[in-house]
Amino acid sequence: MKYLRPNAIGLRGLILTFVLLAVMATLCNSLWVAYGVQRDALIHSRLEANRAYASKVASSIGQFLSSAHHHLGYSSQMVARDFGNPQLLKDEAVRLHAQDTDFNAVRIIDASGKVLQAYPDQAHLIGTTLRSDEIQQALKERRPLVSHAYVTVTGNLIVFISNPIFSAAGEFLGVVGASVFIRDQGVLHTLIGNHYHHDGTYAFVADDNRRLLYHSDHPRIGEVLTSSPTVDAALRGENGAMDVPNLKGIQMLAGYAQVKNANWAVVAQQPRALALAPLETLMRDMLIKIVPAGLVGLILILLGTMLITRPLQQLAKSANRLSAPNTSEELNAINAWYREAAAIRQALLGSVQRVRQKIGSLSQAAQSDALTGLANRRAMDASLQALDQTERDYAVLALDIDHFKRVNDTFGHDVGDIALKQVAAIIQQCSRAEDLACRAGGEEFVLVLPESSLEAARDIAERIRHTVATTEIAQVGTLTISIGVACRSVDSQASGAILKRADQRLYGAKTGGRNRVVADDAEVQSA
Ligand SMILES: Nc1nc2c(ncn2[C@@H]2O[C@H](COP(=O)(O)OP(=O)(O)OP(=O)(O)O)[C@@H](O)[C@H]2O)c(=O)[nH]1
Repeated sequence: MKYLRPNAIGLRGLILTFVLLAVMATLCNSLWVAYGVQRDALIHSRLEANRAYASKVASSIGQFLSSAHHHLGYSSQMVARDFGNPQLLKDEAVRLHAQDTDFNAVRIIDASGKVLQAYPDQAHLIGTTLRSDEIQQALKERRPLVSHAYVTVTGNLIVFISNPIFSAAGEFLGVVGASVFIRDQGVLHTLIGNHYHHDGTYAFVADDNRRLLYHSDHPRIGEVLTSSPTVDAALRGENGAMDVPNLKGIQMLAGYAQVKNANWAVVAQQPRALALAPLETLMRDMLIKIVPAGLVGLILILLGTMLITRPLQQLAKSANRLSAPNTSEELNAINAWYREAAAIRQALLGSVQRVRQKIGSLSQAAQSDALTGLANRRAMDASLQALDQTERDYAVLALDIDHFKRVNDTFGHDVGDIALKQVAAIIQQCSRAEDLACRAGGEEFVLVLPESSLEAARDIAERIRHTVATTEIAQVGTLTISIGVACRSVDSQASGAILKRADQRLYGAKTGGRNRVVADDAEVQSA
């Protein structure tokens, strides 16, 4: 048999442990999934926002360049009318500069690269020939052009926006161009700075040489980027977004777009860590909101566990006391509210029943005489002891079959047994339900008569004696019986003494001739 280990974990603990583990696992998984979904949503929305931001800036710059070309185109037409007229050229340069405040300087150059007009006044430039690649390209291509950024002889970082001048006959005369200073607070600063975001998002513009035309970190303007996937993608004409590390290895959520009429790249980006910063607050808020529901859930789990385990604990307790007299009542009082507990209770009630039947049959066997079925000596002693504990009056009959030895000797032991059973049956028949008939040993019997006076006991004894004497015993014929009677109220309080007195009177009946009842000592002497 295996005994219950004292430190064995209880069902309540087990259920709680498993439920809590399951809840924790579900909670962690939910938080992890929520974190992933929120993070992806944030990244996606930030990428989309930066793509839109880059497109918007690219579009603004494109509009500015279109407008600039429009203004330059008009001036080209004006100067083409009288290209040899210096005053006309000067007036147009002044007007153009005044018209477009984003133009830092206006140049009118002939087809050989010679400066015919420069405004604001830079007299030393007039008459000089400009040989920079950018000017040569403008003269060569003879179409509206935006140069990449370059450093002029005067040390300014500029882009040169130009428009060709054609005579009415279609002869190429030169170009009208405007320099836009890059480092100063010029047009790009206005266009991009206006869109500045305060969430760490910033934009930069690079030309087709990857030279920075604008950067929120102004000292970097003019720097040539060694590599940039976003700039390269924009220069290829793509418009999109990507999650990439920048030159310093910081992961960026970047949108990019191309300025179509200049092949410039606009990139708007935000450090990924900054974009995901709200996630921490979001998750904390989520956790805080989960806590009250979690506590309610925990209380429900505790209550549920108690409700489930309580009947089982009570059933286990009762199962240890199946033989106790009130176990059935205890079991019936248990609230076995669910099927399994009810089934266990039913099984235990059945066990209680069987244990009782077993104990009942065992105790009956232990208290009966196997031959006659009457109570045995032990049961008789127990009854007399019980009577000793009370004030109840009772009488005792000591009965002994006369000359029984002869029966055995004459008819055999088996016939003697039959005779014993028949006499026992007569004693039983002549007594009341509340009387206790016992086989005291051999052919001796005792009949205990509660609430009986000596006289009533004598009458019963006489009736038994008479019945035995007049009953035909199988194979034997008739038998007689001698009976001694004693009574508590007359003789003694103690059962031992009463029994002894009944025995003495039985002995008196024997010596007095047998087949008689003796109920007092006077009869003994007279017998
Ligand atoms: N068949 C049978 N005989 C028993 C049993 N128990 C005792 N006896 C017999 O009962 C007889 C009792 O004999 P005795 O004690 O001498 O008494 P008696 O012959 O009845 O004579 P008195 O009592 O003096 O009248 C013995 O022969 C026992 O063997 C039993 O269970 N069955």
